[in-house]
Amino acid sequence: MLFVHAHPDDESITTGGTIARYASEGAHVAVVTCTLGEEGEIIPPELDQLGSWAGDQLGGYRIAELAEAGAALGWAEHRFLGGAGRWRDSGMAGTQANEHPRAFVRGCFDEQVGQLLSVFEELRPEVVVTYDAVGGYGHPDHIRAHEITTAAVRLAGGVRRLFHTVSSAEATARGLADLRRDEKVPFRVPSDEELPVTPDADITTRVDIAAHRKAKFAALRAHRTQVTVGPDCFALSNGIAQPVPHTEFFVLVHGPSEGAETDLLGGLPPC
Ligand SMILES: CC(=O)N[C@H]1[C@@H](O[C@@H]2[C@H](O)[C@H](O)[C@@H](O)[C@H](O)[C@H]2O)O[C@H](CO)[C@@H](O)[C@@H]1O
Ligand SMILES: [Zn+2]
Repeated sequence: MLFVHAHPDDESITTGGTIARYASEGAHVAVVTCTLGEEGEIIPPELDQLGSWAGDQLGGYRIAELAEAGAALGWAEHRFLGGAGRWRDSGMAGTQANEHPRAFVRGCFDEQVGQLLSVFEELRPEVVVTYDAVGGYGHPDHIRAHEITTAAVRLAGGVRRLFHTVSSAEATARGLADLRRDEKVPFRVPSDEELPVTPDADITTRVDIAAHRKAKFAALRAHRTQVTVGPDCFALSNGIAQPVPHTEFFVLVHGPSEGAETDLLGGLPPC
């Protein structure tokens, strides 16, 4: 199984429970991260000078955060697309960082697809997971990760299923309602409409990760420059509470659907 993500933290935020579950069940799980997250904001004030506005050392620091998260989730392999530092975090849409000469979104599309195909040839994934066409919430690096992964799966031929990681509208609304009742939540709890979600009618696959939430929270804590963990929730540097459902949600976009209702590998005959 191969998870293709844009920044160090995305793998834990969107698919951390699924990675931990399949790794614990003996699947060979690998993660590709396309950038080092150099343009991220920084939560702990004592680390502020690592930022791109100062020492520009955040990318290197996030490599260590990612390694810690990987140890918590138990993946077998990790690769940076094109090698660590090849593609730079492009920053949020419309920021100056989009123009950086190494910005991921400015990179040669065919070169990036070729680099991902090299990982496919090395690891030969049966199942690939990435973002949907809007990158979950519109980040340009997420959209580019979706685009190169879609192209690579089409060209590679050997991938049996491709899924998009999504957030369930119903699970998010239930989770936010629970957080509104918890006075210990140290973050602003958003309205249901503020978080990007997918209608549950569009979701094809629901992976139970209840037994792996502890590992997911450990991985979220590892990304300390980007994530603060609260009681049964977390927040990014924007201080907006996000629930952590006991399920992670996916939309199957390539491959046989039979058996995929609760298992990314379900119903796939042995190779
Ligand atoms: C989860 C994710 O994709 N994080 C990205 C994102 O970070 C957000 C960004 O800094 C935004 O301005 C903040 O309000 C928000 O709280 C952050 O999560 O974009 C960063 C820059 O491209 C990236 O490094 C980070 O991994
Ligand atoms: Zn991201």
